[in-house]
Amino acid sequence: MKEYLLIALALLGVLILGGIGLVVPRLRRRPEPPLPRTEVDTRAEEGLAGPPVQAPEAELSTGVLVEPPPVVAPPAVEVPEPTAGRLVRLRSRLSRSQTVFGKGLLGLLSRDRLDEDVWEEIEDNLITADVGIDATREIVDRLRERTRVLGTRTAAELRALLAAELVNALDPGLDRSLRTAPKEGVPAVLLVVGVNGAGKTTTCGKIARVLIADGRSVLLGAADTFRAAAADQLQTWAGRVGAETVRGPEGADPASVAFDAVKRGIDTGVDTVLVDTAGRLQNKVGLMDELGKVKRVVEKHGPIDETLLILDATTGQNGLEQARVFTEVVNVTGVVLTKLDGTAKGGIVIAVQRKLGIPVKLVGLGEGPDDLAPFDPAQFVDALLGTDAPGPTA
Ligand SMILES: Nc1nc2c(ncn2[C@@H]2O[C@H](COP(=O)(O)OP(=O)(O)OP(=O)(O)O)[C@@H](O)[C@H]2O)c(=O)[nH]1
Repeated sequence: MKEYLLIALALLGVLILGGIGLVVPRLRRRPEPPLPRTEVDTRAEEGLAGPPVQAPEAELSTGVLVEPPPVVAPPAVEVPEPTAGRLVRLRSRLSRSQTVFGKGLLGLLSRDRLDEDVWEEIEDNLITADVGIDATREIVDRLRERTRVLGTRTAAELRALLAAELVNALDPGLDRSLRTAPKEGVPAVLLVVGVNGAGKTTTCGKIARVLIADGRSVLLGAADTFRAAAADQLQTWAGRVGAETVRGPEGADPASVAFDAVKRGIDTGVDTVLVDTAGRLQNKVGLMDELGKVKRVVEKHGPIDETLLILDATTGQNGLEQARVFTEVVNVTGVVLTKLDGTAKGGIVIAVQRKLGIPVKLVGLGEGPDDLAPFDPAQFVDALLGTDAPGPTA
């Protein structure tokens, strides 16, 4: 009986050991559990997910499909084009004005006889190109005098004379730099003003790109609370270059949004805060009140460094009258002339500077994100005349 008991125990021992031997290798082969779902998503969102993982053969054979984590590309941040040389690159956009200046004026000047009729035609051309009456008279008087003194006139000489007079009318000595650098860790503040549709929001977006291309960090304030789409539009521009936007609800007080934007810019330590404003002109008193308040409230943080007036070049002399209202309300330090690609009246640049006494600092030459160029009188005139290769900057 005792022997039977011993044999039974021995058999039991053998069975237990055999069982363990069978189970352990199976446990060792068990694949690692997949990453929890959220972790996979996060890794994918961050662009960290590697190539799709091959499931172990044992699992494939059982028909269980292991889906590779979805690879979601992070939103691409665009790298804007450098600003140097933009006016030269975009010179063909002035082709409509080139017809008037390059072909028209140079053609008239190279006539065999420069009699009274020809000089009148030259005057008409300049006035049609929106140069303005006073500036036209000055340019024509000086050209008449110089061609008389010069006597012989080659095509190259005439081009040089005309170019010199146009550059001179554009006052090349004016300071056209944008004050965008932070001072003692406080961001520079730029206020963007102008009538509806002049291209304010678009230009704000383009300026942000200009600044980012030049190595600055930017925050955009959507103080055009009159039109909700304007804030969306601004946010889209900002998102493309990875800049932050501060906005309020539709109809919010523009001054408070502008104030919050500058405060946020100070807190986050950006270089420049750009504030887009609304430009309703149907009521001059209302506009004055609103813009005046934006200015006062923003200046609680410190002085505004630059106030840019956005002007649509296609509105010509009428636009100039409207623009004057803004110069009465805020201290405009620079003009951005937009849509020069859509007009033959490139002479408006001369009229704007003379009438407002404010330098044109930037020009818009298209709807593309980098179609905004720093203004340079000599390069601009070269582009207008459109024949020779552009010379060095003034
Ligand atoms: N061709 C051309 N179009 C431009 C230029 N700048 C702006 N635009 C266009 O002008 C239109 C109006 O531009 P917005 O930026 O919305 O004008 P806004 O002044 O902000 O208008 P509101 O928000 O209504 O005050 C848009 O279709 C722009 O693409 C430019 O330099 N050339």
